[in-house]
Amino acid sequence: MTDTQDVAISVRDLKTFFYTNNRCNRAINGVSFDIKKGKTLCIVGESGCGKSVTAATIMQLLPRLSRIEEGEIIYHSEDGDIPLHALERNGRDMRRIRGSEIAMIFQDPMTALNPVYSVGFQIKESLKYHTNLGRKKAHEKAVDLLREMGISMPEKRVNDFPHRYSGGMRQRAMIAMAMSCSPKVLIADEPTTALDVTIQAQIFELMDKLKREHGTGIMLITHDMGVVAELADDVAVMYMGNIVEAGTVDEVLRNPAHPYTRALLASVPVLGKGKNQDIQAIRGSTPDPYDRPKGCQFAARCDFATAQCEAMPAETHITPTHRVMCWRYKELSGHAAE
Ligand SMILES: Nc1ncnc2c1ncn2[C@@H]1O[C@H](COP(=O)(O)OP(=O)(O)OP(=O)(O)O)[C@@H](O)[C@H]1O
Repeated sequence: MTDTQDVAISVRDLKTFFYTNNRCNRAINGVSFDIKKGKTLCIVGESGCGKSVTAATIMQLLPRLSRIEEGEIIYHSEDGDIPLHALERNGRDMRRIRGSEIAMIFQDPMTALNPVYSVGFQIKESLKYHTNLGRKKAHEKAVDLLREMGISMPEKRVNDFPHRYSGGMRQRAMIAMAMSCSPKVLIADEPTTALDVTIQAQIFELMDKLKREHGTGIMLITHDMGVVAELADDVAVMYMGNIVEAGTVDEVLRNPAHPYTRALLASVPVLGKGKNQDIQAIRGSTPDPYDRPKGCQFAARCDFATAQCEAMPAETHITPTHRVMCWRYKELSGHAAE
């Protein structure tokens, strides 16, 4: 994998399970990846594959009835490595890191914005908590942040309550709040799904700017391969709690090795691939997470499954950066393993 000095967060063999009615859902079943400084890692996959739980695990925002079962999440901070998996969910260390070092934005901005306080008040509170700026400086910084996020008349808008903002503006305000303490890592969970295409493009442009100008490491969760093509440096494809394929965006989009990645790519139009694309839905549906098949989780939906797929495929490196979990990837895609 990458040299740790380029890595903001490294996740290794992470397992997060849910327990309900004495049954266990292995929601994250042993995943490893790096969020690199100044790069965007896109986590992609269908609904229920574990994208949000991965984000919640890193942020220690897991719901009740779930817990980190195994593995490591190491935050490579300026002051040394911090094992996030070992911190108390709501302990002082985790609360300090959350927001000031690692920030998160959500699909619904109202998850992060409080309707009873002005947007400016909330940004200033975050600044007061995480920095030692005085009141006047915090106010100026809040206005600057809103301006940087493309909100017009920020001197006036800073005093407005969230309900006075449009959907796109709320999303920007949430990013402004997330960025208020110059976090080293931004975790974005489908931040533009509810927005129209123009606003979506503007938000992505903002995120790209953060990456370029502030060196922020971004983990962007999406189910949209078009977004991946546009924004990702690296891609991890998830299916039923595993990363079934990962690599640079070129490796994964140009040379997909896993039948699931290929099916995902065939199921959506991809930017830059022209108008006459053959769009095909992925057949079947994901298995019951509480009653999983043995072996490859995708086998029942895969056109290429054989008896061998009844055993869990090992992870194979095709290149130092491109890896896949499929018994048949070589014969299917003409890839040669290292
Ligand atoms: N609060 C919860 N209680 C019980 N199970 C949950 C909870 N949240 C997630 N899960 C389970 O964890 C697994 C992973 O879900 P997760 O929300 O991470 O998927 P996702 O890829 O983010 O999907 P989506 O795109 O729909 O948000 C699923 O099997 C889901 O049912």
